[in-house]
Amino acid sequence: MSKQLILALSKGRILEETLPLLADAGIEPSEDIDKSRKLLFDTNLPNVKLVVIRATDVPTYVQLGAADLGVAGKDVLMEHGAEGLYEPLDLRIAKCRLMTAGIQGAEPARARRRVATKFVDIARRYYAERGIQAEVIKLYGGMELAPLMNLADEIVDIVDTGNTLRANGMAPRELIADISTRLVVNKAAMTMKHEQLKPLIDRLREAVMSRHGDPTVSA
Ligand SMILES: Nc1ncnc2c1ncn2[C@@H]1O[C@H](COP(=O)(O)OP(=O)(O)OP(=O)(O)O)[C@@H](O)[C@H]1O
Ligand SMILES: O=P(O)(O)OC[C@H]1O[C@H](OP(=O)(O)OP(=O)(O)O)[C@H](O)[C@@H]1O
Repeated sequence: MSKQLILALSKGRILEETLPLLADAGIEPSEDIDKSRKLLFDTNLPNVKLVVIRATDVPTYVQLGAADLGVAGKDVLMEHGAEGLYEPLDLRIAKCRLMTAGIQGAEPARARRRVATKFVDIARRYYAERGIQAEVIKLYGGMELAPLMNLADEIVDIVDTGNTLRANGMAPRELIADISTRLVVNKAAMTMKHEQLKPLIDRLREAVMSRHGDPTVSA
């Protein structure tokens, strides 16, 4: 019997963009994920099941082998760490930037900076590498409010259009990383289930290439 594969999908924004990409790759959930309260779904492929979980939980599921592969934002992967994970494919969806930002027109604090973010490890590394003293304050959302309320001098957050920053009188400062959504694979599964995983990864790679072209081939 063919070995089962579990693919962990990030709920929310990423899921909206992942489902059409999976469809392009010939992978369809057997019921409407948006209309269901279920978290585990069969697909049209008899050996592939989907789990739909919080974006921040995807690396944990894949790292510990509860899922064989997963779809997660590079921001989440950078924060979680890459131990036990291969990252074979950039799915080129949910593109955005991870940036520092502060109140429009204000200079970054010279002495110790108070930084609000949900990406605490990324922020600590970022400021430490630059020799900037930073007190990192963990928040779970609405980071743009923190400088306005005097909770922080600066934030580290996702920026796409910049509308959220502008709407709150803030401006981007430094780019930390360009972000997109990645396919990650459990390292042990890559060996133990290679025969099942390879065709699935190839299908997804072809779907990404047919949308964007192959950057290694085109000029
Ligand atoms: N404005 C944006 N534009 C494009 N991609 C984004 C944007 N905001 C977030 N992302 C990407 O989508 C991922 C998931 O974002 P989403 O807003 O759905 O979840 P979240 O609110 O961060 O997660 P949770 O609800 O689990 O806390 C992020 O990790 C990032 O990779
Ligand atoms: O530059 P923009 O296009 O305005 O996008 C950036 C916003 O998008 C994300 O928030 P999201 O909408 O996911 O809400 P959240 O704060 O609940 O994560 C992010 O945290 C920013 O607040």
